[in-house]
Amino acid sequence: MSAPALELTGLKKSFGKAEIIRGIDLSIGKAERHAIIGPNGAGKSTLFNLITARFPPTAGTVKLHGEDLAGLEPYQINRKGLSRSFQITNIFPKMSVFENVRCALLWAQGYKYSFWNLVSRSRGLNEGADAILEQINLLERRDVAAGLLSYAEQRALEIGITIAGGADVIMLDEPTAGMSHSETDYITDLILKVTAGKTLIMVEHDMGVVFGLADRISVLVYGEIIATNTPELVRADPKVQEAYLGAALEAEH
Ligand SMILES: Nc1ncnc2c1ncn2[C@@H]1O[C@H](COP(=O)(O)OP(=O)(O)OP(=O)(O)O)[C@@H](O)[C@H]1O
Repeated sequence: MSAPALELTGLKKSFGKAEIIRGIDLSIGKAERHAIIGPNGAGKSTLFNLITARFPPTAGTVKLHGEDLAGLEPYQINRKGLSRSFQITNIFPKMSVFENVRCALLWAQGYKYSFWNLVSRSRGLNEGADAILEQINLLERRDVAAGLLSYAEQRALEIGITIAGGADVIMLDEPTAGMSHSETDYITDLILKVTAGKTLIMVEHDMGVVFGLADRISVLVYGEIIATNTPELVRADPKVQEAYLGAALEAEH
């Protein structure tokens, strides 16, 4: 049997005396869509930062396709096929939409920015950028400065940048934060489309999005996973209801 896409074992993180991630074991299969939910301050962003090596763990291991990532830099992990977005939109606002995606492609291929002029003529790269713009429905906006896009379009561009390198494990941190209902539906459909056949790991507060997208959900409370299961079973779990979901679902109505 092949290794899971991502496997966390005994993962812990302390900041000073505060233990924020308190021993996480989690296995996420290839092409699974997995949502991580939980109250504010539960440690979801910290967990993302541990997986992508922005923070070193205090204990435990992170394996990508069976390979231990200990000691690797974030960019090295990125080149092994794990790519993440951030809560805050992370685009270059003065560059065009097209240049933002092309830049992400360049980065994924390991070029230096000083090679810019040389590679600007590279047809493959330009075609690759256009193909991504088409996937994220921004082809018609390709020459607009990214900072002039609407908020939802900027988040779509962020998703395009995240998938540009061809990673097969995609991590999205609150992709629908701050969106209206219609924008949320739009981005949810987009995520479904661009992550087809890939592994998706997503932190999200909108329960409509979580229950619409996820194959499985993990509930993180005070640095521990209290349940990992299908949406139906997580929803019905009294522990989850008590610790989080009751309040979260109520907040939506
Ligand atoms: N670099 C850091 N140094 C010290 N404490 C930190 C650091 N990063 C996070 N924390 C603490 O870790 C806890 C978990 O924060 P984290 O941002 O991971 O939670 P979260 O579940 O993502 O919350 P939210 O849903 O509000 O984004 C918080 O108490 C936070 O103050």
